[in-house]
Amino acid sequence: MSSLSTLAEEQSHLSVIYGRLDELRAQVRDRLAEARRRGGGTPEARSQRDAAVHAHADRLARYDAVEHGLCFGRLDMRDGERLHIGRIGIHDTDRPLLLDWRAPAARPFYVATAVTPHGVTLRRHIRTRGRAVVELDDEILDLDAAATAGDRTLTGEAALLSALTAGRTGRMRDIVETIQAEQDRVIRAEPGGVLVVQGGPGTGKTAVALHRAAYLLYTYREQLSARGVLIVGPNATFLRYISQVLPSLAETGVLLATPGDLYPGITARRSEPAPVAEIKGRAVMVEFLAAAVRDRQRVPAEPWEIDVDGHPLRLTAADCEPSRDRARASGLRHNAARPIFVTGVLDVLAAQVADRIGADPFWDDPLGADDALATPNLLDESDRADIRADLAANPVVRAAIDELWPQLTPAGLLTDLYAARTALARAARTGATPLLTAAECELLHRAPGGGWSPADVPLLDEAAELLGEDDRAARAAAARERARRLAYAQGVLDITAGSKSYELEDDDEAAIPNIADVMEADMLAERLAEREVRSAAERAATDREWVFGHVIVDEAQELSPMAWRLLMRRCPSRSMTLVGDLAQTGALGAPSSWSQVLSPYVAERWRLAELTVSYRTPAEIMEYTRRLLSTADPAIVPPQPVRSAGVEPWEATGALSELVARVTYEIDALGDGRLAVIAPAGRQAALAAALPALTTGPSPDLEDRAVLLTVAQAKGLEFDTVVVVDPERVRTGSPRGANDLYVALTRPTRRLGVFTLLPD
Ligand SMILES: Nc1ncnc2c1ncn2[C@@H]1O[C@H](COP(=O)(O)OP(=O)(O)OP(=O)(O)O)[C@@H](O)[C@H]1O
Repeated sequence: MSSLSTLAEEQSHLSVIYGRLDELRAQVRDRLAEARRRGGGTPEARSQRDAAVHAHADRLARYDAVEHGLCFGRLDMRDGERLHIGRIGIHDTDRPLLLDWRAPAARPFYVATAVTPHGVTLRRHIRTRGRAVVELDDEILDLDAAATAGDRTLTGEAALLSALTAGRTGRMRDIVETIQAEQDRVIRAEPGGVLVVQGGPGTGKTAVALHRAAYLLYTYREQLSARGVLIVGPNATFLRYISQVLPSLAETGVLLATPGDLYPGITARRSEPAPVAEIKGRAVMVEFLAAAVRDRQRVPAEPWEIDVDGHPLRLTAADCEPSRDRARASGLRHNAARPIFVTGVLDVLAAQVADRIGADPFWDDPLGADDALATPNLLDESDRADIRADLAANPVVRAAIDELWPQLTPAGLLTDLYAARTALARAARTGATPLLTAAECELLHRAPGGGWSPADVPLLDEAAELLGEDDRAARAAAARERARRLAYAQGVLDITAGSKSYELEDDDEAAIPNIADVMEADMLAERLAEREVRSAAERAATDREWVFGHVIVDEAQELSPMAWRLLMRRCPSRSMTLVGDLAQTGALGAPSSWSQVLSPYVAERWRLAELTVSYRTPAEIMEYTRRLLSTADPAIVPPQPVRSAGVEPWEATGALSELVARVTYEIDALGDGRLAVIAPAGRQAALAAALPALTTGPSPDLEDRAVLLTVAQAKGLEFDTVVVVDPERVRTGSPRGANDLYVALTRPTRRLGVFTLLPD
């Protein structure tokens, strides 16, 4: 219980902080209004104004986002200093009022213990409601405390337990007030290289991944804001579930995407059977697609006769092969190499035309008049060029060339390939051993149309790499834009050089070098580009070749080898954080080790961090899960629970009507919380019909009180109460069914029911 005077003291400091926040907000609001009023004028002025409006609006949104829980902690240091910790840093004119939780000085708040106090004598958790302090929770970190308490593993235990036992809302919350030491180490790890975070269900992997994004953006803002941070999650429902966390930490410049979103212009929502997705995800698809592209670089199997303006021209394999070899040997991608092939074929055809129309029948002086030209053909080089140009424009010739070496788009290539059994079979038979069996090719076969599946996306991306996009228009536009920026930057430098030092009055400013002294025009142009109105995340979402500053992958165990190739292309620096749990994957063909995933890209140069404590699942449910799965898969070792809920899981077997009654009871007992029924795909329709209170569908709204999900949909989510239907069917339903059951059983934060349906 906090004394009234202590509460009052904290309240008065908190009021000062909020007062300052209000001032800052008012200042930004004024600047925003002023920027909006500014006239457009030249394109430069307009773009400057838009950038200013964007920057001010963004800052205002950040201030609004931190209104709740602005300040949540205090550290008293041995040297007498007192630091308040909060969501952002706030300064008064002469002193810091609030320290950003990501600042190095705030770190002891998360890692100090009685044995290793990091100079801290008191750590205080401050609970607020609105702008009022409602409770304080103090930990004294001195040697006496160390002697009596030992080195406790949990920091801020009361605040932590209160966060963990609060009802769920269908949206993930940030954990900034109660980050634990093992989590803090991951959040603040260096950004370079690949960091793998392995941990069982509920160990906070997702929370840590999101807080790490916020930490990296804060600490390395210069490097990261221009290139952006990408966070990849398994599906749209999951992204919605986590979507509030970064905004609540005042970070907005992050692109959240599923693997199916990573090919701009395509929304991959087509569903397809797991075995089909598994084939598409195999590494062998790289060769398969390369073979499919080569298969589109043809020569006539039989000599072709092409009718050009009533005259026949012949095209044989021998005519075309040298051009094809030359085009392939150029090392250019399919579309870029096409002109080499086209030129070669046109030369062959032009020679035939020239032979016909330019041949001089008397060139060798058959009549002995000694007046022959002594050249067999009357046409010169320019005549031949005209013939080539005519042929190039001739629709019949163009159609023939298109047949042999077509200009291809990734979508066109894949559509044609899936649609033609013969093309699938030819691509599969490349090399000594077939890449796919006939049955696997049959699984890939499908008619054109119907949209793309998430597993198609890495294949489209691979195809784009093989084909080379025709990006001439985009490159020309980019060059024009750069020239514009350069001219503008030069103008800025001329003006600043002209005004050099005249306006500088106070000494501090005089010490700042003039912009023209430190920056060339092209550097400044780059800077201006970075401050484009659209954020890096927004621009990245529309650019397939965008390279991110850092990539974070959640549920990383689910990604296929082809998806990894795509992601690695988006992050050549390999500055990545991958979080996941190999024991939770239900994907066919999933990796058995992180080494297997990463060795093609970074060999053994990656770091592993492990999270060992489960914050979500109470001890009773963890113990039940351990018992149920110990024989099914002894490799599954659930993490250590941090608390018990005092409620044992229930088990029942019965008819559908009994299940309905039990689920209805659980919904009634929920209070403010959320419930999920997790059932095998084959049971979904019957359960949806029998339980209309459950929200169903491919992407159900998790803010609804009760939802019906498959295991795949439930991955990464959590609910106060979970009822798992037909556990045995889940376990035996797929080769990795034990993993699926593990996922399902570890979703609840309070109550678990396990129900086996009897046949009707
Ligand atoms: N330090 C913490 N303070 C408060 N809550 C925490 C903390 N760490 C984790 N949690 C909570 O525990 C729950 C599980 O976290 P999270 O979803 O990140 O786990 P996970 O390891 O990603 O789980 P899964 O593997 O099942 O997807 C969340 O509600 C999260 O907010």
